Amino acid sequence: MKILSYQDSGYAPFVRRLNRRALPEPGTRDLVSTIIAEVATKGDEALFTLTKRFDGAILTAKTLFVSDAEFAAAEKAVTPETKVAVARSLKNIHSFAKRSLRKDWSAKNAEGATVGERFTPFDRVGVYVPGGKAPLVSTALMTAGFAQAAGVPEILAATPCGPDGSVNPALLYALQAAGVTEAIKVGGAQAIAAMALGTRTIRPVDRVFGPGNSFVVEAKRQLVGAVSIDLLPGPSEILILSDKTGNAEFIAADILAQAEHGGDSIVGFATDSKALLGKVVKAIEKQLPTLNRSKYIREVLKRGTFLLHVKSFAEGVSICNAFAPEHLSLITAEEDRWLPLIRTCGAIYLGNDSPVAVGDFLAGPSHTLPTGGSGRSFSGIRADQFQRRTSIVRLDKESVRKSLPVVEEFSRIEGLDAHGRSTAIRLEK
Ligand SMILES: NC(=O)c1ccc[n+]([C@@H]2O[C@H](COP(=O)([O-])OP(=O)(O)OC[C@H]3O[C@@H](n4cnc5c(N)ncnc54)[C@H](O)[C@@H]3O)[C@@H](O)[C@H]2O)c1
Ligand SMILES: [Zn+2]
Repeated sequence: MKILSYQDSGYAPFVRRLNRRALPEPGTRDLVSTIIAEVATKGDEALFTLTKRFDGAILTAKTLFVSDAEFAAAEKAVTPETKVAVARSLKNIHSFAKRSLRKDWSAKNAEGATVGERFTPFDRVGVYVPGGKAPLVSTALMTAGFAQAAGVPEILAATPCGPDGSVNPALLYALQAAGVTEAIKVGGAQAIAAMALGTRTIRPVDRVFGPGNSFVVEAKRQLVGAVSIDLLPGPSEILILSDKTGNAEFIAADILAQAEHGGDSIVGFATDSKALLGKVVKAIEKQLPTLNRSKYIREVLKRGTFLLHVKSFAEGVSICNAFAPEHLSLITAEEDRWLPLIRTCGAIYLGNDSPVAVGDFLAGPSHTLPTGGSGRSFSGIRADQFQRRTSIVRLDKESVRKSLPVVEEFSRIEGLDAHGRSTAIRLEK
């Protein structure tokens, strides 16, 4: 863990580096563009070769898609408790999603023309569900569950298989529960390319959703144009910003829970209370040995964790806005004062009693959130991202007459006289 106080000499340069821009590593960028080119030219064959190389599994045309029999077996294999957990999470996701779905509307403009918007679900979307380090059952719900709420008729899922070619049954069950209509057992950049470009056996989708490791995120970035995407949700992050009212045991537990994601996860803690910082360090040391994934956790604590003693809470807020964390946990006695000043986070968890884990699994908003600083320009998955928007315009003689002078003026400025004519002709006898 990197522990720094505002009085230390390394503090200022460290804090400056927290003001990030989400840009790919050149090595990742080049590897991903090679992978995309392979899938574009060799299709299914490329998927088989890359899956063998990166996941150690042998796939064939027969085993590329999850079969009906595999889905049925998964449904039998999962426990009633798993089914209840999936159902309870989906219930919250659907009611949250319904509130952000866009509804058709129409109104009159200043000239009396009818203008409006129409929203229809995408015909076919792709959702990526990571599976490298853990079977992210909740991510199946936090992506496909929103597509389901929006009424998307075709949902193609992609998730990596294990070396034996199998996918975790609870994950398969969740995919089904969230309305997935087809699933391929492919992970990484190659899965994104397959969904975006299509192959002989895989029909391409209109938009690609879902989180993943740096290869997955970079593939989404490179394939914009062939498809649209939701956001760039990469390795998970948290920043905990607390004044002296923070509970050290709870904060330590959230730090460890975040570190448990492993890999390139980032954990930050900033406080203006030196006493709290000390207590949190002690609590981490006390809690860590009791956890199962301590190997992953130690890695993240060593490489991706920083604990800051900031000069003031205001400085903590400005660090937070610059860092744009995926998750912010905000603990302060003056919430009304500070909350409105925080603008760039994917999701904000308020107070001592709001564990991020509840948001990960069932609170309702999607846990698929922007990372790596991309929260400045992207927000998390929402149901309305699964809707295509079309605008509608209808005029009558009266609104044509009122619009004509403005059309004629623009036609003159832009040198497009046929435009003016096409409008004036409506008023001729
Ligand atoms: N931001 C969010 O909302 C959010 C939500 C859930 C998960 N996540 C993140 O998703 C990530 C999941 O990562 P993961 O690795 O466990 O699963 P993953 O499914 O994203 O990646 C595994 C795949 O990557 C490919 N791969 C592995 N090593 C490679 C290499 N050296 N070169 C090219 N391709 C390679 C393999 O094909 C493999 O199937 C985690 O970082 C997690 O934090 C983020
Ligand atoms: Zn988490």
